[in-house]
Amino acid sequence: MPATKTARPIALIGPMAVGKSAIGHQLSHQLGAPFVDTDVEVVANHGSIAEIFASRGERAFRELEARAVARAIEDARGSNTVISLGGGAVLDSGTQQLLGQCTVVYLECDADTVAERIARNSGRPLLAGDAMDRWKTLFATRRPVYERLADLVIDVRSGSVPDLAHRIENALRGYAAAGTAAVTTPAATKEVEK
Ligand SMILES: Nc1ncnc2c1ncn2[C@@H]1O[C@H](COP(=O)(O)OP(=O)(O)O)[C@@H](O)[C@H]1O
Ligand SMILES: O=C(O)C1=C[C@@H](OP(=O)(O)O)[C@@H](O)[C@H](O)C1
Ligand SMILES: [Mg+2]
Repeated sequence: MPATKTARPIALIGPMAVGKSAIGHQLSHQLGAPFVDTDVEVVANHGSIAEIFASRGERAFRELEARAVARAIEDARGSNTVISLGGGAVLDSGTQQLLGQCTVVYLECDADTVAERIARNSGRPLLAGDAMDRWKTLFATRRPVYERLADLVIDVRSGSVPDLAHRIENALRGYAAAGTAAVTTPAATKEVEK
């Protein structure tokens, strides 16, 4: 008897400014699936990330973030909901465990990919000061965690947001065909682009 395939949430992980939020949003449209950005959830419930860091510290932010991730994964059970995490969310051990219920897509890039994006957006408290230097340091320490948690690794160093979302969709279909994590959204009947 063939194994029953179950839809799983799709979690996007990777460093700051790699495109988790933008690509995740686009991917959810393509799949006809819901989208959750856990940073957006935290901000909606607790105010801006900069303010949380300033008034309550990073540790408090990580707790709020871990709760938002846990809720998103719980709500997404049995569906292909696309969940974009914040770059540091994977540091939480509970989150690492819960990601076992998801198809985890690691968006891989290098410093050149994000340099311009970081230069024009100073809203991330962990990049205060020399933003590029901070980004590189954080990426170096987090990279092994991203790699360990990933089911799929997608190189996003080139390509537009829609291009990359299509690339991820194709990779997800290949992954689903080879395993037990179904992609059961309306687009599932679409032929994989060659
Ligand atoms: N492949 C891409 N090409 C051009 N711009 C991109 C690409 N990916 C992301 N961006 C832009 O870079 C910025 C940061 O992307 P975002 O999705 O917020 O990253 P993350 O959520 O990983 O921090 C946004 O303005 C986004 O539109
Ligand atoms: O990497 C991090 O520690 C952070 C990444 C941010 O999300 P993005 O990765 O979506 O920018 C946001 O959660 C917060 O500023 C902290
Ligand atoms: Mg984001």
